[in-house]
Amino acid sequence: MSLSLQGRQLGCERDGRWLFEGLDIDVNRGDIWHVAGPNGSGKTTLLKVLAGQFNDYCGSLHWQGKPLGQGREHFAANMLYLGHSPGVSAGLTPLENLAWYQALHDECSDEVQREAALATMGLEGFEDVPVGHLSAGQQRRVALARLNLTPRVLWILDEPFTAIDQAGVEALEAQLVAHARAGGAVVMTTHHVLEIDHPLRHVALG
Ligand SMILES: Nc1ncnc2c1ncn2[C@@H]1O[C@H](COP(=O)(O)OP(=O)(O)OP(=O)(O)O)[C@@H](O)[C@H]1O
Repeated sequence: MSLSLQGRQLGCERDGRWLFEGLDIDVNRGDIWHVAGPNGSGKTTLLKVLAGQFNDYCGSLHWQGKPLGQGREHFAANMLYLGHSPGVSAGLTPLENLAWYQALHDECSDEVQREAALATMGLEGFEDVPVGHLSAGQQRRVALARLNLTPRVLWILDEPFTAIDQAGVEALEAQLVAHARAGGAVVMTTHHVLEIDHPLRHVALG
């Protein structure tokens, strides 16, 4: 399918301070956008705006040529947003977390697929361990397993590399490139220096 998320003249003011204003962005198939900037410059805020998670902004957002408000269901069915914190429940196991996430988003549940998604993230053997007993990097990997589970064309990822070890970083970089090459798109923030074999598009804040 085609893919077009268009932001025009986006602006967001917080506590009397403009984090960004007059910002234009066009996210299309094959794009990897890197939103960069110092702490507090508004990267998370911009990603939340783009993901339809935060509505207190100026400007316009269009998905597939229509105002986001008109195509919200279609957008939600085609976009995966992973926030700054892993967003996993400590009392549930990785498998239960994925099942809960799928139920919440009306996705078909399949235990075998969930196990495979966790295995791809290096979590084989940890499927039934409460997430609160896992390391920070492993908890992040549980969240990232959704990338393998939920086929969405647009990934909006806030600091996906946080707490991930070097091998995991390389695997995730390769996964982002593969997603873009397959016709998907990625918008992400990271303080990590990206080493990817794909053109990067940039938004610099602050
Ligand atoms: N819930 C909130 N209420 C009011 N102001 C907020 C809120 N969340 C963030 N802000 C303001 O927005 C600014 C930008 O926050 P944001 O999380 O978007 O920055 P960031 O660039 O992602 O930072 P970091 O690199 O530290 O993650 C903050 O400095 C803060 O002043």
